[in-house]
Amino acid sequence: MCMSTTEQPAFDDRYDLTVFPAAVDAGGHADPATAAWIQAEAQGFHDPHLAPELVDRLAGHHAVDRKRFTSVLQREPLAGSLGADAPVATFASFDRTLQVGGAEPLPAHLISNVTVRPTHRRRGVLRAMMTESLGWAAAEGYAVAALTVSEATIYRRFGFGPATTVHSVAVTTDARFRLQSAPSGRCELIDSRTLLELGPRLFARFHAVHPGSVDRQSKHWGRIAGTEAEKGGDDPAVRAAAHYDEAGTADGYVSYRFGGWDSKPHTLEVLDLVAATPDAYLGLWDFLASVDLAERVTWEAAPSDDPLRWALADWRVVSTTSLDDWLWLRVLDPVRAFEARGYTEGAEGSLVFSVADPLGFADGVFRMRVAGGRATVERDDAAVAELAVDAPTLGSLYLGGTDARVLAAAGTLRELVPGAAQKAASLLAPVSPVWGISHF
Ligand SMILES: CC(=O)SCCNC(=O)CCNC(=O)[C@H](O)C(C)(C)COP(=O)(O)OP(=O)(O)OC[C@H]1O[C@@H](n2cnc3c(N)ncnc32)[C@H](O)[C@@H]1OP(=O)(O)O
Repeated sequence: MCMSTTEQPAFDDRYDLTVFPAAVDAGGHADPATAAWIQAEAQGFHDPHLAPELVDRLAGHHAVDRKRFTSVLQREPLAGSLGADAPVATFASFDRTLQVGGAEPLPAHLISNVTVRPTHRRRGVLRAMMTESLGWAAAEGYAVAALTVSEATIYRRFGFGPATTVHSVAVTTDARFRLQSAPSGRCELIDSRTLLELGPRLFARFHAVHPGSVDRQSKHWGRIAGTEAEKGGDDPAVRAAAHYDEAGTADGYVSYRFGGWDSKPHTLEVLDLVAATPDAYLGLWDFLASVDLAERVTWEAAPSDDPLRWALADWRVVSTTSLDDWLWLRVLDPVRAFEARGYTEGAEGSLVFSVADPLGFADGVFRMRVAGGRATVERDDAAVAELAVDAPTLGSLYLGGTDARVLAAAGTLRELVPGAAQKAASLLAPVSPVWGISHF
């Protein structure tokens, strides 16, 4: 009979926690530790056993992304069970930039691929990997860590709060779909494979102007170009179109596939839609709506405050199927994080806020002075705070995508001086709407 998880020993010296770079050899083959990590991660997310060629391909992407892998290994596995070289847990982190509306995007410590084998869960394995990773990131000078989550109940305890949201939408594209005015430029079909080169270029333009955007992983481009499906091989169903501005320069693209003749109504599923300009965004929607033999378009990463609704003659053709948390942020260094972000030109004033952080990274009282689109921040534990938050709430507040007054109403932001939430909302207003479209 299996032991129940509560009878199992806690994370201790029965395990080794090892950290290593994802690596492939000169022939493009995953090194043994990387290959074992990839198979364990696949198991954690209920993927089938992966063929060696797919393991090598994934390893190549992880290596390009310079991922820092964590494996937790059992020192003495039971005879006949998976061996000592098969990780009981996986964890990855890597460096990407987060757009914060400041002079430069902010380097962020991204965390992904977290799995713990069911027979070793709830013994502190995730906690051990997470505290090691956050400690390493703080020591390396990262001001923020970020992740996207499988479940919304796990990461608050580690100081992460939801900071951006997206809408899953289903848009009716029959005769009711009509823009009030035509966007400039035009759309053309493109060979989806051109997105391997065009995609990163256009995404860089999107990334430059959207607070909340995170730079993408290497494997993303093959997926949306149809050259590398999730389970390996081509994805011949992928189609693509680009939007061109008046001068004939591509400034947006959409990658999509037909949902099949059994989809009712017949549906186009957007895999990725990246627009560098508002005209490109509306133009791509106009294109999607013009595709014959499909009466609906679905997309899982639409902005919560979607210009499409306002552009349409009939607002109701856009139906939100869910509002989803997307990017979760963890502030590791409030001084650097809040000095790095941008502030609206009109925002001016000071705010003293206190942060409670059981892990210690963001704990303290901070005085922020905002003027001319920038902030100076200092830690001053003797100062009298006007409002108090915990670390996850600070993560939710950081980009300005969550209104401080809403968090006050939720009880997670405590006003210590009346009006402090209103002041925070004004000072932290984002320079443009907060929206990211990268999942990792
Ligand atoms: C960023 C990403 O990669 S998101 C993907 C996350 N991975 C998955 O969902 C794959 C399936 N699940 C798993 O692999 C594991 O159950 C994990 C990774 C979620 C948890 O790993 P564990 O080693 O069991 O977590 P650990 O024992 O360290 O628990 C740490 C804390 O989180 C809590 N916790 C763990 N899992 C969950 C959960 N699913 N929901 C709520 N709380 C959880 C524990 O109760 C514990 O709380 P406490 O320390 O405050 O008392």
